[in-house]
Amino acid sequence: MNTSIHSHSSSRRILIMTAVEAEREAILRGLPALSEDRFSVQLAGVGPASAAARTTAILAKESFDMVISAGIGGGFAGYADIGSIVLASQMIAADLGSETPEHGFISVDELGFGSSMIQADTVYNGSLASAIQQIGLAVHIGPVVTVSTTTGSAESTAMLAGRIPGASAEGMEGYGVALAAHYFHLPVLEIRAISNRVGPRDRSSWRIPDALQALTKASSILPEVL
Ligand SMILES: O=C(O)c1cccc(C(=O)CC[C@H]2O[C@@H](n3cnc4c(=O)[nH]cnc43)[C@H](O)[C@@H]2O)c1
Repeated sequence: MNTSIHSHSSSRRILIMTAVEAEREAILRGLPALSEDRFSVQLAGVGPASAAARTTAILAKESFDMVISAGIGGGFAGYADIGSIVLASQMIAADLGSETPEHGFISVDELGFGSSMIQADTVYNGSLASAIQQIGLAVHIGPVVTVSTTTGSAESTAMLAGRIPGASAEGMEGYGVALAAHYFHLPVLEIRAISNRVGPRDRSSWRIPDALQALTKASSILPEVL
């Protein structure tokens, strides 16, 4: 893919939201010094509600051209290995709906209460994926689910993967950040560096330093692509 379709001397201002400080620092380590005035990296807090509220508060005060939700995340088997990068094709609020005894989970879309899905910007996703691949990181574009409770059993993992074909990664902020961007009519992306496998919870198997390192590396190419 041709990354030169986007100017390398862009003046686009980009807001990057991370859940926690370690993720924020990983991104700041990767961003070249000269890009400081174009990129603002701020804390969203953990979970979609905090992410939506804090992103909205920032966008109401300051003008940006694009919003990115970024951080570590869980990877679905067969789609995203630990240390790789997932770019969201869609940010999906996977637990926004109703559980029913007859039909299991019913999304807000099926209930007629709006949409649980926000599209990421496809053009920038393509350019970013090419650039990330070129610096030696494995990268995959696919649906990223946002949950308020991390998935922690084989049963719920299988259920989620069944409900959302191609689900590639899981995080807790993407949909919240995306919803805020959507209300401000701004393009949005989600970048997840994979720290763990989505499945039965085993915190000792999380490879947070590897994921943060991948996040730093991926951040280094953001200014030239965006
Ligand atoms: O303990 C640390 O050093 C540390 C450093 C950086 C980040 C963390 C977090 O715990 C970040 C929480 C953040 O991570 C996302 N996440 C990661 N894996 C999953 C998952 O399997 N399912 C859902 N979310 C996941 C999530 O966005 C959290 O907000 C710790």
